[in-house]
Amino acid sequence: MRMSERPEARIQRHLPTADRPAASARSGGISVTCVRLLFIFLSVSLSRVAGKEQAKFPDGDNFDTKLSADMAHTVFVTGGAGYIGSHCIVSLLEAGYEVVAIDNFANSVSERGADGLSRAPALDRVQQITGKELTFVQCDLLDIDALRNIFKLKKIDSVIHFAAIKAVGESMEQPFLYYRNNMMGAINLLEVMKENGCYNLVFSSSCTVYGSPEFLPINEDHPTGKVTNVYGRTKYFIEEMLKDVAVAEKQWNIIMLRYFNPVGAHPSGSIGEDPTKPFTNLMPYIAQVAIGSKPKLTIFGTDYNTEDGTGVRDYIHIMDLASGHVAALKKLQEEHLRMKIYNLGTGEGVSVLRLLKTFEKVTGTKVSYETLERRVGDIDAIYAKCELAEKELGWKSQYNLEQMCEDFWRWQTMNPDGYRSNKTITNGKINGEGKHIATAATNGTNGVH
Ligand SMILES: CC(=O)N[C@H]1[C@@H](OP(=O)(O)OP(=O)(O)OC[C@H]2O[C@@H](n3ccc(=O)[nH]c3=O)[C@H](O)[C@@H]2O)O[C@H](CO)[C@H](O)[C@@H]1O
Repeated sequence: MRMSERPEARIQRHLPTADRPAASARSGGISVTCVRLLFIFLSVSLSRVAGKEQAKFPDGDNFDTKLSADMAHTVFVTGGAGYIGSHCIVSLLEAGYEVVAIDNFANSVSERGADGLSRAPALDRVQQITGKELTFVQCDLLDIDALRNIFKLKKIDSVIHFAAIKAVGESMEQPFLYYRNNMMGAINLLEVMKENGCYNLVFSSSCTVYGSPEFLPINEDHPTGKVTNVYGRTKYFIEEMLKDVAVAEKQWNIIMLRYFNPVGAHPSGSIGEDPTKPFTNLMPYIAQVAIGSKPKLTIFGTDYNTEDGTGVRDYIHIMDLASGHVAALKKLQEEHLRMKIYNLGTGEGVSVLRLLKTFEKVTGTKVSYETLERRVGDIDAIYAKCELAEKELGWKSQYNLEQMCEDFWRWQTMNPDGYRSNKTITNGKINGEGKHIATAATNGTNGVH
């Protein structure tokens, strides 16, 4: 869907395949959409009946943020059909949260359901993994009225904001598109949250805001702003805006998470990264070479000031990133922070060559490569200091580099065409060990609308 198209403000309830009522697009002359809206109204009324606990501002005022254990907590996830969003929703559902997700499919795969509505195959698979339901709405954050409608229909307790366009090269060619989409999207979201008295926000930021590191490992106090690309500047500007908002209005309760380099996939192999635009990130590129879709990898730069001359990054498993969001949400429920920032990484720097060799070893593949000069804008090395997240969120990364490669490869081999493949996948063999992974087939028409 194009960014400018008006989204269908129709709510799609995704159900796990096993529970899916067959061909029930209409019942008794009332469309399922209407039934669903009724359901949502009812659940809104019901959830408002339950009581809240009072949390306190640092200055002693009371403020309702903490929810009692028996009360469902609904999280609104923007960009929910994307790579990070979909994995995060798995962790949210598993942690017992209710999820309302939106996406405009600017950088995620959609498909047409049997009833003609667009749906997100990634989220169908999320429900298969978790056995839990979520609500999905195709919606663009630039359409503030559509956004308002969703908040009217469903009481939202917290928001995780992933939705953004993020191709670095494209952002340099079309800065206005990036500023309008990422900045305006965030502003609309904040406005609608405020109108509805929802002030809990987890914002998806990036280590890109640090620019070229002045020291390593990089902690949250490192200066920000010397960003070399437009995409990164949109993250930086939104961070600055959120800081200002949190200073001016004490109701806000915001955590910004600065991710390092997310890789890997859910261990089931049924969800993973499926970019709809040409990509340049290292791990997907290595996997494409390994599977034979690309002839060879180009290693950009072998003269960096690093252990083997190639660039060093902090790769973090996507499921660790997902659990970091759950930890952040729990923190917002327990405490009124106004605004806090945490790095999410492993703390370990890994060179391009080391990642390549580990990938080959784990997957039993050969990845051909050539070396070229440095890529413009790249830095020697960046890796995180994550002690703050460990101390204050109780979060620490769990997956190692081998697992990141193994899980990415499983997703890649089970889904050679990503979500666009309608095939039933039966073989998730890893490293020639005869280890078969549970199947995660989709038939392209999962769920009801
Ligand atoms: C400047 C830039 O683009 N930054 C984005 C990019 O960070 P990075 O540039 O850190 O991620 P990346 O995966 O593009 O590159 C990682 C490392 O691999 C090297 N490399 C990469 C691709 C390739 O074909 N050959 C090769 O040698 C690259 O020079 C770097 O040393 O991606 C991140 C998400 O993961 C964030 O979105 C960053 O904002």
